[in-house]
Amino acid sequence: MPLRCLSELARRRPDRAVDAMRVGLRCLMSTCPLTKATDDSQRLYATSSCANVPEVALSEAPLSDMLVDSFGRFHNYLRISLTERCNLRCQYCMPAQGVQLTPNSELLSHDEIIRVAGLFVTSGVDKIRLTGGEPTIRKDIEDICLHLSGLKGLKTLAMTTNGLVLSKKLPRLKECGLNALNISLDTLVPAKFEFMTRRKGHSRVMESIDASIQLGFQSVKVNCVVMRGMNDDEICDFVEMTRDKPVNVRFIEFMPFDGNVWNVKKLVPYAEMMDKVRQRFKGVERLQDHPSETAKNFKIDGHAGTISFITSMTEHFCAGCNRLRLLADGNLKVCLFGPSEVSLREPIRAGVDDAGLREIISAAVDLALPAPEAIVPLDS
Ligand SMILES: Nc1nc2c(ncn2[C@@H]2O[C@H](COP(=O)(O)OP(=O)(O)OP(=O)(O)O)[C@@H](O)[C@H]2O)c(=O)[nH]1
Ligand SMILES: C[S@@+](CC[C@H](N)C(=O)[O-])C[C@H]1O[C@@H](n2cnc3c(N)ncnc32)[C@H](O)[C@@H]1O
Ligand code: SF4
Ligand code: SF4
Repeated sequence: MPLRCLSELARRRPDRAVDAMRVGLRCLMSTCPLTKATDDSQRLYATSSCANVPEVALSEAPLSDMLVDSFGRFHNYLRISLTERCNLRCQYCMPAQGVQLTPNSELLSHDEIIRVAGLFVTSGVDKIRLTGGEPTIRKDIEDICLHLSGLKGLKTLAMTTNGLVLSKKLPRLKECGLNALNISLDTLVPAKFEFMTRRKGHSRVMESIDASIQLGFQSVKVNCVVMRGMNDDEICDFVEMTRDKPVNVRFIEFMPFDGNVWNVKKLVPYAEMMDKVRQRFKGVERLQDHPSETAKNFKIDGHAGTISFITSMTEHFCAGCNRLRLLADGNLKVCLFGPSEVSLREPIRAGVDDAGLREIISAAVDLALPAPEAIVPLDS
């Protein structure tokens, strides 16, 4: 039985239950004797087998145990990095010279990606996000979408892209089954775009956003990483963009991956961003979030679009985490901030069958940690 209940976890793995509570995982049920219900975003699902709850409506039961970690979190969202390469050099993500690239022979091939993705989908993954590096620079991107969207059980095939070379590809990508787009754009000022990304192309990204809306993609989101002294003066301009455009603008707390103090000072906390928005706009109302969602969502009176905040740094959402990531070199990384990576490429090339590969994946998922302690605290 997949574990999704804290009481059950405490019975079977008391060590993991203590860890779970330490990082704020709570039971969905206020009647749970182990935890007191607190913040919505920090709750584990109770299971129908929980002795303390006679009837619990489970949203979706996992198909197998393979993707349930030892905290009871079911991972149904796979992020696939299609390449380490990128046509921009965003200052917060890459050095000017780019990153050190894995040799081509050590990258997963098209067929290997489709095989691994298929295995995840038959185990309950119903959402795949293509990311990178920059996924649109892969020559076979349309073909990859076509094969992935054909996997039975997959509901969402999404892509996170910088939008630079997206607009011309959009009609074909839509035909190939891509249905959701997150387009990254950190500034509405062309000169600042060039400074932040070390490349030209602001108008091309804007075109891609408009073309995505016109083509009627199921979901179009704009990802804006907010950095102090860089673009925090543009928050209200981005909100203004949602007045007429039916997009979801998401303000992302900057994550200082290298843990450097200068970088931490660039972080603009969610509470501060929200204050700016509320001072300028009336009728800002919180929308209901899904427990595994990374974003806190809001609508604004009279606006066609919505706004959200991704609070990875100040209010982590590890309790509801449903994500796994397959890196371009075939490593499975269970937590964005965690150190653990397990190679799937090596066993695949050694000829492992699907049952063997499932076991390797299951063992890797079991190692998952809710990892907020790895996140640099605000006052460091
Ligand atoms: N802590 C944490 N943050 C994440 C994770 N995945 C994405 N993020 C944050 O979310 C931001 C946007 O990432 P996207 O690639 O658009 O993915 P997403 O937020 O999962 O997108 P949706 O599926 O539309 O909700 C990133 O810049 C990160 O700040 C994760 O697994 N852990
Ligand atoms: C790594 S990029 C890959 C996909 C694509 N190249 C793009 O930029 O959309 C995925 C998302 O992570 C965000 N990101 C990158 N570095 C980040 C950081 N240090 N803190 C917060 N978000 C970051 C980007 O802005 C983008 O929205
Ligand atoms: S476009 Fe994406 S992958 Fe490329 S440098 Fe910017 S954030 Fe990183
Ligand atoms: S930090 Fe790790 S556990 Fe937390 S939401 Fe991100 S990937 Fe999930």
